[in-house]
Amino acid sequence: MGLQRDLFAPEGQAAALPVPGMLLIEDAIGAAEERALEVRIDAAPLAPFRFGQWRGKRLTANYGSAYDYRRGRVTEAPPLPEWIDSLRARLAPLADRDPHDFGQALLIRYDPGAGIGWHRDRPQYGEVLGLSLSAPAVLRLRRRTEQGFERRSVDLPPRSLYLLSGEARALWEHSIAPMAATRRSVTLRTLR
Ligand SMILES: O=C(O)CCC(=O)C(=O)O
Ligand SMILES: [Fe+2]
Repeated sequence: MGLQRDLFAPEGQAAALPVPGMLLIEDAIGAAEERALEVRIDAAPLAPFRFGQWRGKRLTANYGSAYDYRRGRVTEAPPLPEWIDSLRARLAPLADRDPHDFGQALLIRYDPGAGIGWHRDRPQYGEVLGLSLSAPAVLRLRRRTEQGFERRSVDLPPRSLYLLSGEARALWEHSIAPMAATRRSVTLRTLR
């Protein structure tokens, strides 16, 4: 992870990471706000992520728009609550983005043993802005090459914000290994 360390910007500033199009902003929010967000997330109508008959261990709630895996299309979801709207208004400018472009919000709680497998986000969504809370995690990235997979790992400390745009969004898959401690995340996405 030495490469990543060297590329870190001063606190609160965006650092470009080894995967083009990925930014990491450490300490995007403070510890008190993190605790308040944890309470909000735990109070949200979280339900196990479902893919047909398969139930994931992670708990999720969608706002603004959701993806219906059975029908294979974007569906309606409740509007963004006020607290997510104001969070979005604070986070997007840190990544030099317009808050109103991020029409979708996804809350996730990963209890111990839960993670997320290799994937690229649905093509109906554009850029991805993720706030990582509660426990350190490692975002793994990979992309297929002629010789096999090219791989990267990025540390996501609690309270860090990451952006997946460009190549990091379009060409690379990402995953998070099953967590040892509970992690929460807020993912904001633009709608294509
Ligand atoms: O929890 C995260 O930060 C990532 C979630 C994710 O990759 C997804 O829901 O597509
Ligand atoms: Fe994703």
